[in-house]
Amino acid sequence: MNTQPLGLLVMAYGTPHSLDEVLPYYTDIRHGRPPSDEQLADLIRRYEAIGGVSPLAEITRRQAEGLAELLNADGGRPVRLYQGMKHTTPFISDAVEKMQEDGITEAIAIVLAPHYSTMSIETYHKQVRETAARLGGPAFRYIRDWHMEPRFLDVLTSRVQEALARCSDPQNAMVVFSAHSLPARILEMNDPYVDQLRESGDEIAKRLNLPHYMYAWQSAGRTHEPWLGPDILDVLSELREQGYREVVSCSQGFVADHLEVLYDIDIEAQARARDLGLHLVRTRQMNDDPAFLAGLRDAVRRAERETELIAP
Ligand SMILES: CC1=C(CCC(=O)O)c2cc3nc(cc4[nH]c(cc5[nH]c(cc1n2)c(C)c5CCC(=O)O)c(CCC(=O)O)c4C)C(CCC(=O)O)=C3C
Ligand SMILES: [Fe+2]
Repeated sequence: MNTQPLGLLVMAYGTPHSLDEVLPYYTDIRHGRPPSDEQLADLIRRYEAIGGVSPLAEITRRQAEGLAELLNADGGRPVRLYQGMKHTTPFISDAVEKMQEDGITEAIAIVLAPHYSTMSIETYHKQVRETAARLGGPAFRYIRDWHMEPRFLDVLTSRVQEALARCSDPQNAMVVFSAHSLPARILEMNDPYVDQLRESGDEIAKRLNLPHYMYAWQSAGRTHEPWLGPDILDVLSELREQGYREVVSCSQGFVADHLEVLYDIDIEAQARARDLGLHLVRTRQMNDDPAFLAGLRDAVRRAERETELIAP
């Protein structure tokens, strides 16, 4: 057995550590083009509305450390943890550089988002591949997606069940599964994102025998090209017109409490629901729930057995 620790690269979107960092963060998201003053002010306003900074950095850290702890306790190959963010420090490239400096030769890469898209997960993997190629190491196994990981589905099922229990008439509530919208051109690219969201959502619906469920998109970018729809805000209006009084919102594309949940759902969608006279209940996010982290541990061990180790 290989006794050298396996490098565990846990990646996430990242969030500004303070309001001063919103400009460089937003510029990075926009591929180096700074936002207009108006766009910047609007994003700062949204961060201020959730308390000034997002809890995402702290939650990501607890998720990554909790996952490493589980892996180091399961009797399998010990891991050494490295964290890399897509849009803020420590960047993905910083983490891969550190692995190489530490003499890690074999590593595994996981992104804290369940569903694969060429416009999401693949962009993280590309940064890993490019940095490892530049440095000549380490070799990586890449976890593409983990939305069907059984223990993850167990937690998601219980989250929806728990939210339904908070409805006054669960049998007549609509469950809306949502994820971050992406530019609609992914539909012409054979991208699995939409199918994967349906695969995990349908599985939850089957397990709970849900009488009413559907899919919507949230947090679409503010650009001129078309994005995947329908938007969750429009869906709320339509559901009210169809006679629904209660909605469970399950942002299954995200695993932490962050801006897209705390602002886009808890503030923006809740305000729309209030205007419409709808009772909107959001499912709790995964955060650092040990049952969720056990699902990620299973995904890592599975990938160790089943995915190819790719030389730098
Ligand atoms: C697929 C996807 C995920 C899920 C998968 C994954 O996790 O990777 C995700 C997560 C997140 N997105 C986040 C934040 C933002 N995303 C933005 C903009 C964009 N996201 C996009 C995609 C995604 N984003 C896209 C295509 C854009 C348009 C710009 C572009 O074409 O590249 C903007 C700019 C302003 C705005 O549009 O609101 C912000 C502030 C935060 C952190 C929140 C916090 O700080 O708490 C998180 C977890
Ligand atoms: Fe985003």
